Amino acid sequence: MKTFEELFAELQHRARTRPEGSGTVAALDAGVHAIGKKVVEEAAEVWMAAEYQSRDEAAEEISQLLYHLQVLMISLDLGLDDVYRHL
Ligand SMILES: N=c1c2ncn([C@@H]3O[C@H](COP(=O)(O)OP(=O)(O)OP(=O)(O)O)[C@@H](O)[C@H]3O)c2ncn1[C@@H]1O[C@H](COP(=O)(O)O)[C@@H](O)[C@H]1O
Repeated sequence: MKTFEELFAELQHRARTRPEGSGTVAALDAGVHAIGKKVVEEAAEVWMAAEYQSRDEAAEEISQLLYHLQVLMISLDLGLDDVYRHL
């Protein structure tokens, strides 16, 4: 189990070191358009899970949406504080 901040730090490290086989590196290489499509797809899956599936399935879809949002942030060179200051 990891926190939002720990996952973000891990993804930033992946982006810097570009390990072989990393899905994050592949997503970053695919670019903002492809990452944005994943964000929308995962958001729709969150909505469907929230309406029609279990709480646990909804939680899993939410975790995937958070992951793809973090990948998008990294692709835009946004840090956590850039987002947190709007909360
Ligand atoms: N938390 C996640 C995470 N959540 C979601 N995903 C990706 O998002 C996809 C969402 O799953 P879906 O069920 O929607 O699958 P899908 O539509 O069949 O997915 P694809 O066809 O797009 O692969 C997964 O297949 C993963 O590619 C994640 N990929 C990685 N992480 C974590 O990110 C870190 C770095 O991962 P790597 O860069 O792959 O090493 C590790 O700690 C991972 O656990």
